[in-house]
Amino acid sequence: MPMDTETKQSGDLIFRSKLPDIYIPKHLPLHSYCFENLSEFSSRPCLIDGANDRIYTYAEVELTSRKVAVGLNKLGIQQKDTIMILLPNCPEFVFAFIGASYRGAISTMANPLFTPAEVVKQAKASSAKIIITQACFAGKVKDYAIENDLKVICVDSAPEGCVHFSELIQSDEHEIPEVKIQPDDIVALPYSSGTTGLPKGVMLTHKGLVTSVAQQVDGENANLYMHSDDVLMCVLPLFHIYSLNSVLLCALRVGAAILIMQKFDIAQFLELIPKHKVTIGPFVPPIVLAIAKSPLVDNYDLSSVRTVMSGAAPLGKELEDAVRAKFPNAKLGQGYGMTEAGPVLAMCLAFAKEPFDIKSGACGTVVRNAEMKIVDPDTGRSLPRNQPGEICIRGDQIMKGYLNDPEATARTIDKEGWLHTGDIGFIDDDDELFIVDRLKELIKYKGFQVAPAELEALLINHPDISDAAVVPMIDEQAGEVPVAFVVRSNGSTITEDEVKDFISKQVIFYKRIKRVFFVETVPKSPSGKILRKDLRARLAAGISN
Ligand SMILES: CC(C)(COP(=O)(O)OP(=O)(O)OC[C@H]1O[C@@H](n2cnc3c(N)ncnc32)[C@H](O)[C@@H]1OP(=O)(O)O)[C@@H](O)C(=O)NCCC(=O)NCCSC(=O)/C=C/c1ccc(O)cc1
Repeated sequence: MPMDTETKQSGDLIFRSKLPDIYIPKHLPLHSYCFENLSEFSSRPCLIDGANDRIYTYAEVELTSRKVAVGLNKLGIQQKDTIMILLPNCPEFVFAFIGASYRGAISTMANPLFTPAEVVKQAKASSAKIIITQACFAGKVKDYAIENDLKVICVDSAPEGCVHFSELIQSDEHEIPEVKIQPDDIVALPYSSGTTGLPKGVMLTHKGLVTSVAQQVDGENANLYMHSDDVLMCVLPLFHIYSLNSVLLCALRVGAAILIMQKFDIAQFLELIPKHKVTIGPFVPPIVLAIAKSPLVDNYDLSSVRTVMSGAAPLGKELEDAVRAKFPNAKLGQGYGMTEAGPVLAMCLAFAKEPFDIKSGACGTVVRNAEMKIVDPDTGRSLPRNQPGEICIRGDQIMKGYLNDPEATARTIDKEGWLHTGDIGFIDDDDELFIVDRLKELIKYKGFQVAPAELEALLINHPDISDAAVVPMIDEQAGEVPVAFVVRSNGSTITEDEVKDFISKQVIFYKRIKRVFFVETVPKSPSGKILRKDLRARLAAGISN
């Protein structure tokens, strides 16, 4: 007997999963929850380093993480302090993150390819007390660390002034400080610009992440079924919440092996799949595109893969069909996440232990133990099935709020606890969610966030620029790329290349401006808000000026 997935509550139409609610041990700290069933798989592989085939068992990962907790304590890290993890995917990322959780500390993660200014901004905003990185990135934070008396820990070697990661794990795990962790304590602090403005620290709690992982992999009929014989491809960066949650934490919970790739390289990627018999591939559309297009694919046996999941950006139907043909035994589907939502809002039900039929193009069905509604962005009224509106989610998995920013928090989570995503979508007659548009200003380059406000602030810093607006332009490879509409200052003859260079020097590669269109004015509403829709429409019409 199918569940009633639609209810009316104080006038709101609320949608729920087709899967029944489950018990979620929300009282447990994240590490205790992840390792709750450790004894069942302690000698099984937990991390496989794709670069050198080194395997770390579950027992080793758990022990090393506890040692890291002691090491962090010795370096002066107290409960509720923040550490910054500035690392590509590697085993030490996992030890640091789980170790910090054991210590009752918070991890803020950043892309190691950030420019020094971008790293320092996040380190400062999050009040990070130490930075864990690789020797080649230590220079980015050297001055900041000296000025603020921070320790920099390097996982590979220790340049002058840095501590080697091996020092952290030399400690006796029995010296682990006792901490009382509350469910509402923060454990992860990724940065996201949300629906508007600059990047902000997203406070994800122990309870939130436990809930999110449970919503995916717990229960008799798990929504994203995985088990200890599975091998997950971990190629997406762990410094973003998609990989951190849906790959690392979900795998740890069920005892699956995590195959770590530091960087996406199609040849190496195709080699690793049959070598380690990868069964689950959590990807993003650019990876799906690379698989669909690579002539190398036919040389490899990809039959071990049973689940191919795409998320973080929309996956076109043609691409979905093209890649389906490459994985003879895989179910293909999408998940829908947003950092602030903890992150997973909807997950493909074809991935359930007892799978449901799904339609291509859908990005899943709302996760269990959560509520979803679709609201008219103008009136705020909730909408019935098949009518597009803003997707809102409520449940224990969503963020606690933005760090030190109650206004931005109140703009995103309303008084009734609904998180407003800024995405426009509808729920069909089979409870499947389809995303059709975006209200928020965010640009997504290969699933990486680009905040227009950040680039606009940099642009108007240039003396030859009096105003600027940045919007997404559709791009086959990247999905979207940032482009700028720029108003020159009086008498200025600044060129497109000069504007692009000015920005390139200050930002990571994916925030680089791909085109510049010079305009007389930036269209704005009476209140001064940039009319981004107008600019996007101009681009769509192929009109540059
Ligand atoms: C693997 C991708 C898809 C492709 O990588 P790529 O082929 O290297 O292309 P890139 O454009 O990213 O990088 C290219 C540039 O970066 C350089 N690079 C690159 N990694 C390196 C390196 N490790 N060293 C050194 N140089 C490098 C690279 O050399 C190159 O430099 P250049 O030639 O100068 O442009 C990469 O773009 C990528 O990881 N994207 C995904 C980002 C991501 O995880 N986003 C999630 C955000 S959170 C979210 O939305 C949540 C959703 C969600 C959904 C569902 C759920 O269940 C849960 C959550």
